[in-house]
Order: sequence, then C-alpha cells, then structure tokens
Amino acid sequence: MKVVKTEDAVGLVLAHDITAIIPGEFKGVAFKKGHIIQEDDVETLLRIGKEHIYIMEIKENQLHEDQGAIILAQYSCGRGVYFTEPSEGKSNIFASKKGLLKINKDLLYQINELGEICFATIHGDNKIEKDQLIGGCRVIPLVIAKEKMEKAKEMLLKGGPLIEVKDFQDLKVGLVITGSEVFKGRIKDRFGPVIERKIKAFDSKVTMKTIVPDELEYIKNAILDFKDKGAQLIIVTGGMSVDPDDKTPGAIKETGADIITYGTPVLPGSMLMMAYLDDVPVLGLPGCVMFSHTTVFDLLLPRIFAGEKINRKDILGFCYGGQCLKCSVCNFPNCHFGKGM
Ligand SMILES: Nc1nc2c(c(=O)[nH]1)N[C@H]1C(S)=C(S)[C@@H](COP(=O)(O)OP(=O)(O)OC[C@H]3O[C@@H](n4cnc5c(N)ncnc54)[C@H](O)[C@@H]3O)O[C@H]1N2
Ligand code: MOO
Repeated sequence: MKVVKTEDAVGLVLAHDITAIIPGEFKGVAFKKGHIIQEDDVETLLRIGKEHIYIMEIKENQLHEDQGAIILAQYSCGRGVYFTEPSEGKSNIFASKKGLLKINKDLLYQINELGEICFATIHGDNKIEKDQLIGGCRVIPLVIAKEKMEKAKEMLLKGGPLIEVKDFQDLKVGLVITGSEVFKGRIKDRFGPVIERKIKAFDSKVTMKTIVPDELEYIKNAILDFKDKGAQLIIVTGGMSVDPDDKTPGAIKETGADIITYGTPVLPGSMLMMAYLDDVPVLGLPGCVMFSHTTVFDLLLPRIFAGEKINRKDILGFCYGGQCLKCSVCNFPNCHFGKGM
C-alpha cells in the first residue's frame, strides 16, 4: 500500500473500502476496495475528508481485476453476443439477438482450469432471446498475472468463439398430418395447430400442409411431393408407434431418406424418427408432441432452424437429462431437460 494525495490518485486503485457518513441520510461504503479512481471521484473523496488515500500498487506484470474481466469477455464473445463494463471484477454477457446459443464447453472448462478465473454460463444448444443473460466472467483476486491473461486471450483466439448466437433461418416447412380418423373427418386435426405455433416461434411458417390416411403410399408420396416443391423441413405427425395402422416410420424409410434414428432416449418423445432426405430434415412425430408441452421436438427445432445437421450421437446425448418432469409451470429451456452429457 502507498499513500497518495487524492488529486494525484486518478487512475490508481483503492486499497480498502472508504466509508461515507451523511447524518440522517447515509452511512455506508462510498468506494469499494479495488475501485479505480476516476476524475469525478476526486471532489467526492475530498468532501468526505480524504485528502490522502491508500492505493494498491499494481506491479508491471499484473492487471487489475476489471482489466482481466474485459479481456475474458472481449475475446470470448463471438457473433450475437455483447458484454457489460466490469463492476467488481465481473462482466455480464448477453445475447444481442434471438438465435441458437452455442457454447464451446471444452474451452470454457479450460479457461476456468487456468485458475483465479470464474467463467460461468447457462447451457448452450437452446434458443436464446435478445438481451437474455448468458453468463458472466470475473477475475477472483484484485490483481492477476498479465501472463495468465495473455494465455487466456491466446486460448480464446485460437479455440473460439467461446460463445456465439447463430441466426435462425426462415425455412419452408411441409406438414403431413397422418390418421385415417382425421382424414375421414371423424375428428378435427389438433396436431397441425401445435406444430404451426412451434414453427412460428422461429419466425418461419408451415407453407405446405396435407392430411392423409394411415396408408404407407399416401404418406410416402406426400413427403416426396413436398420435397419436390422445395420444402426445407418436412414434419409428419402421428402413426409412429407399434399398432398395425402406424405406417409413418415405414413411409419415411420408403422415401429413401437416410434414417438417423427411430426412437430417442427422451421422455416424452421416445417414438420420434429423425431422417434426412438429401439434406432436408424429415421428422416423424409421435402423438405425445401434440399432447405434451415440451418434448424432444423442442430440443431439435432450435438446431434445425440454425442449419445444424443432427447426428445419432446428438440424439443419444439427450439421455442424461432426457426425462421431462412435466412441471405445472414449464420453465424450459431453463431446466435440466435435454441438457445432455
Ligand atoms: N405398445 C406400445 N404402445 C405405445 C408405445 C410403445 O412403445 N409401445 N409408445 C407410446 C408412445 S410413447 C406414444 S407418444 C404413442 C405414439 O403414438 P402415435 O404417434 O402412433 O400416435 P397415433 O396412434 O397416431 O395417435 C395417438 C392418439 O392421438 C390422436 N391423434 C393423432 N393425430 C391426431 C391429429 N392430427 N389430430 C387429433 N388427434 C390426433 C389419435 O386419434 C390417437 O387417439 O404411442 C404409445 N403407444
Ligand atoms: O414418443 Mo412418447 O414419445 O415417449 O410419449
């Protein structure tokens, strides 16, 4: 610690908290330990009787916690992400737009492994809204070795971006509703509106829709027809289970699509089929997607709309955390559901 005249202390770092007392009005910390003294602070400090102050000496090879936090935030934020000015050594990180949140988990771990650093985030691979909090980064001590921050910067530049928000694409969606009971008008279609609502949340819409009976040829031809008409995502509802009338999985296979999975380790949603017809994703959705608030369909949609190709490992990875708790008020995606391995 060093004693400095207050007028000469601008840009230097306070070594301890400074208390202010205004009788009947205020008693508390006016300036916190670690605060970098600003031009405007001088008069305030003089008014609370501080003509001299103790300042912390930051050595040539060290950085103040706020400078460390800026380095962490600046070099970790990719497209669609912004951060706040640090306060008490911490910067908060937010999404600057709606999209798919991507977090490089391995890199995040490695940065924390450097020590004296706290970098915490929410889970990635979910939809994020504009100005939603993603995480925060801070330097734990008041000062940190410059060398360590250089190392962090190098790792972030090489392996980054650590955090990014990918845009959703406007996809043309083809919807095939299966079910002879719906086709023949015995019951009203209630699956279509659920799908249309969920697609709208990604600013896209169902541009082609048909209702077909539980017959393999009808379902197959409807899928191929939508593909020919330029659908970029094809969704087939119902008929996904084990009854003799459940023809959807067979029909998707018959189109020649590459089947990624029939069956997922997710409840609800275990009977879902994910396939690609050329590069067009084809989803066979079981009845639970119409009934349940949140299912495996909600885990896949953000990634499909961000243009990511889903593989079998992605789907198997859902098993840990794949059981939805069906809370009375659904907080998804702010819960464990689908957060995976
Ligand atoms: N023995 C087994 N049975 C079931 C299994 C299983 O593994 N073994 N899985 C269960 C699970 S999990 C689900 S989810 C359902 C999947 O059902 P499907 O996708 O085959 O659904 P459907 O049989 O076509 O319909 C179920 C129910 O929903 C009504 N429905 C269907 N589509 C519409 C629509 N567009 N509008 C209104 N209502 C619709 C339909 O009439 C049926 O009542 O299988 C379990 N069984
Ligand atoms: O596909 Mo069912 O998909 O688990 O409720």
